[in-house]
Amino acid sequence: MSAADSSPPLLSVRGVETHYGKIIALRGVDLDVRSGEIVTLIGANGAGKSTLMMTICGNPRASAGTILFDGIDITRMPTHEIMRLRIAQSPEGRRIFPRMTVFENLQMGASITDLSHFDEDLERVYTLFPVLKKRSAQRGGTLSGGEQQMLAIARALMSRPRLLLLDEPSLGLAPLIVKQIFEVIGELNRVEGLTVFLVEQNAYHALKLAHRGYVMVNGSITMSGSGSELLAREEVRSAYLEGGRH
Ligand SMILES: Nc1ncnc2c1ncn2[C@@H]1O[C@H](COP(=O)(O)OP(=O)(O)OP(=O)(O)O)[C@@H](O)[C@H]1O
Repeated sequence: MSAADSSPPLLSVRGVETHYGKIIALRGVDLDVRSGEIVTLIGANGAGKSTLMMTICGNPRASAGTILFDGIDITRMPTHEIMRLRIAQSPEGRRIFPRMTVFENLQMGASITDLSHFDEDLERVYTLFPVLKKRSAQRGGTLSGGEQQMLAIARALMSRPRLLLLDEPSLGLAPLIVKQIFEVIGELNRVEGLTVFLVEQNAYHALKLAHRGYVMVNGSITMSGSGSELLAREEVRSAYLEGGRH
């Protein structure tokens, strides 16, 4: 057991339920992310992965349970206050601003209250994703899918997050681009100790990258373990690693 295992979790989700009207999307979810970890949540389409990520960000709100971030109860906090705690989200479908340039998109990600390290942070994301520097004056909407994903992650990084939430960064991208993006996430974690919560349908890459993983089925966590343990489990292999996905 490493030192990180005994420290209190940075993010602690306990008994969380979320509803969309009468539909119950999350059913008593328990999950932890410790500082310095990459934790992944895998599951099929519609399992509730995005709902959990959005519930952490306060929209939709949990109808039961508790979410603590660094010991602070954020369960009923408005989203903008949660973001102020430096939780940054790169949502599913990227959602960059298509009419703004790459540079303007990155500006939108930076803290509006403290611009003292803007230049340094910009240089950092341009070093991580050199293609964004090349395209800095280009409109976001004209970028390729992979470049838009890089921009979405880079924009989230501009706020110097203590926790980075990534929703399906591999969605619709060519395997080579997925590999490149996952390498950058791994490097950010190794070199800077960035804490990452990664939601993915691409279970192979996610479990390879993550220290720990959780499996979600129909709004409930059904399995958890280290990335390598889950990758080795027959139930995971047969349900989520069907031929060709990796
Ligand atoms: N805005 C909404 N209104 C009503 N039901 C919703 C809404 N968003 C999601 N759901 C339902 O909640 C359940 C969980 O959806 P969610 O998008 O969280 O799953 P997911 O695991 O992220 O799937 P995907 O990988 O397809 O995004 C599904 O049954 C979905 O139909």
